[in-house]
Amino acid sequence: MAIELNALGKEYTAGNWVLENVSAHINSGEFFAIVGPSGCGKSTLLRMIAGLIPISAGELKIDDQVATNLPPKDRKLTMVFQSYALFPFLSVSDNVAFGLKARKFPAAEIKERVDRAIDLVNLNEFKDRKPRDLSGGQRQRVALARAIASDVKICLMDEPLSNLDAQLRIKMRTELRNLQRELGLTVIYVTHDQVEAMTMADHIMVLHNHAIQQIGTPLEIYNQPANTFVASFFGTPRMNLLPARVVGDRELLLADTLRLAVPSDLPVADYVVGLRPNALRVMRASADAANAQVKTVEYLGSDILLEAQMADGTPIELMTAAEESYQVGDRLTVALAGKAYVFNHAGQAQFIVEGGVHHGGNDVNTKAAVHA
Ligand SMILES: Nc1ncnc2c1ncn2[C@@H]1O[C@H](COP(=O)(O)OP(=O)(O)OP(=O)(O)O)[C@@H](O)[C@H]1O
Repeated sequence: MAIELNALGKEYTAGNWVLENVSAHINSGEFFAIVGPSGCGKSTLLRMIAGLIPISAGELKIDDQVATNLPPKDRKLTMVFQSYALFPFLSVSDNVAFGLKARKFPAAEIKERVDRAIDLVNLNEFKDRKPRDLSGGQRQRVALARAIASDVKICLMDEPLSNLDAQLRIKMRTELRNLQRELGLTVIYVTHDQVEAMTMADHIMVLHNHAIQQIGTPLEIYNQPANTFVASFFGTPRMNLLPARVVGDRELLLADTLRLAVPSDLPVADYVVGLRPNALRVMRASADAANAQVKTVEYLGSDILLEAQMADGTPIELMTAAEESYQVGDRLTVALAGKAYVFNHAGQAQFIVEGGVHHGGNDVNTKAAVHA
């Protein structure tokens, strides 16, 4: 049950393309997350795949069959919404059975499927309750059971956990993922939450500015972001993006303060260098040796998050072990101590510098030069 998106596009009103040229291959049995900020078109894409809104351009294939104009009921998929969409006057069992009854499955088969689905989501003791007598997490599980009970292998989910409190959301992530694996479901999962996508998905599609920014595994997205948008969207705390310019033969000067060795063939231009807070070392410094100053201090338990300002005024976030106390106004020396992601001035990944070795970021520009 693979799904193929070939240059899909959507215009709600003539000439206003909400999505353009969206192509992807979603493997059978995989958990595929669509992630991006509010309004980037995540739900639009999911609804086009479901057949709830027409596709304006491109072609959709489900299980090798062209499905671009197929009515929703013929697309062999189910959908779980953020709002659960349960019938308030029906019991849990009847909610789960509803679709099967509508499709005139034999009574014995309905019972078997409903019992199994309810068992899988651990709702046995709540079978006869009405949705209003359930917690948010339990309602979400009813919606899930309904998708499981149907015989289709593709499940589309639109922010299904966003109404749950933080603790339950984390628990449900694992439960959902386990169920998906156990049942061999192909899941397309929409979320604006980068952590949810990172922890659950086999592959992630990042949407922004009407288009795909990157598709990759969570590790690829985190370790080889294709551009500054993806780089700063994933990771907590966020990656710092510092303005940089070429100085001398083989050096970039970051925020007019830090020096980074680079390949000698780097064209003279403006760049942006991305540094995750854990790729920077922080030391307390005397006023004349300092290159940054603390603006805010946030204790995170074992770590301290410092918001600081580089000597040229560029803001920067730093992490340090909570062994030393810091105060607003403290002077610091900040030094490079990890991966540096070099982007061109348009924000496209150029290469990564790590321990003096440069390597390509995402095929964009592979400079496998070893710095002498
Ligand atoms: N029926 C519609 N007619 C016109 N424009 C629409 C319609 N539905 C959505 N849009 C616009 O399309 C864009 C994408 O909306 P969509 O709901 O797909 O975004 P989203 O990424 O799911 O956002 P969110 O995370 O806030 O739910 C938005 O700019 C929205 O205003």
